[in-house]
Amino acid sequence: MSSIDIEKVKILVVGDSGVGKSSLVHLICHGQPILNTSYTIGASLDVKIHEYKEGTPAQKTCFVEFWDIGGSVNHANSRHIFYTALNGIILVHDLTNRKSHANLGKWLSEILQREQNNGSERHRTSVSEYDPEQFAGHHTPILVVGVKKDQLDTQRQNKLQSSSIAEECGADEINLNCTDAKHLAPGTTNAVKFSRFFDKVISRRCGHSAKDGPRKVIERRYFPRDSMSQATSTQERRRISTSQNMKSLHAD
Ligand SMILES: Nc1nc2c(ncn2[C@@H]2O[C@H](COP(=O)(O)OP(=O)(O)OP(=O)(O)O)[C@@H](O)[C@H]2O)c(=O)[nH]1
Ligand SMILES: [Mg+2]
Repeated sequence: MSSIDIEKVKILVVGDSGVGKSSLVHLICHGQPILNTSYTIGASLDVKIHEYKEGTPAQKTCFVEFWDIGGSVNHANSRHIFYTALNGIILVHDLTNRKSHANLGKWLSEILQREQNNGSERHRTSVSEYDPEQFAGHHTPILVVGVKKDQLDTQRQNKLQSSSIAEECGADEINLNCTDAKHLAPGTTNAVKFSRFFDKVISRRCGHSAKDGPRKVIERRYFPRDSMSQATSTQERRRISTSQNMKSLHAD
């Protein structure tokens, strides 16, 4: 079977353990809330088919890969292996947990350090506080997502302030409830914001194609003969082999 020439982009989804990253990714990719969640071991991969610039002459079908990174501190020293060749970042925090928002700076810093060290393990240092200067000149599109909005009372929902890290990075921001499909139904403000973010990620990637190398095509792994596609359940499809490599770490 020949490969099909479809653009793909890689988006990292990061944030503290339990904030709701896997719930968010499932809602984005499948349009419905996930029924059972468990701690993500290593990373999970899910894919959404996205119509880039839908309704315009530039419209084209693209694959958006979501690399959902397990937030457990047990993986802090090894998860950097997933921070390569990324095109966008979604920072996820729990609106009922301020610390999870404060920690987004550390997550961003961890990713930027890895990128700036050009993937070198040798230069990797422990995660430091996010320094806005570190982000200067960085072009990776970022989206800040606050989840568990349903757990705030109406007064707190109405008083939600802009995320400070979103302001510092010039990132868009979305607050929603991942347990309710209505929050991401087609045509809603949230759905439009996500769609614009994906368009931005794809535009940015295409704009840098000369630097990134030849245009990527979707690999065989997305087609039926591939082992991932042969997986029967949604859970199996979501889990990638990298998870297996990190099971021992999680058990520690
Ligand atoms: N009420 C409510 N619960 C949510 C929401 N989003 C996630 N949850 C719940 O939060 C818990 C943790 O969600 P996960 O998606 O597994 O969290 P995670 O960020 O992937 O966690 P790790 O894999 O450990 O990094 C689950 O019980 C979800 O059902 C939301 O918007 N509202
Ligand atoms: Mg998870």
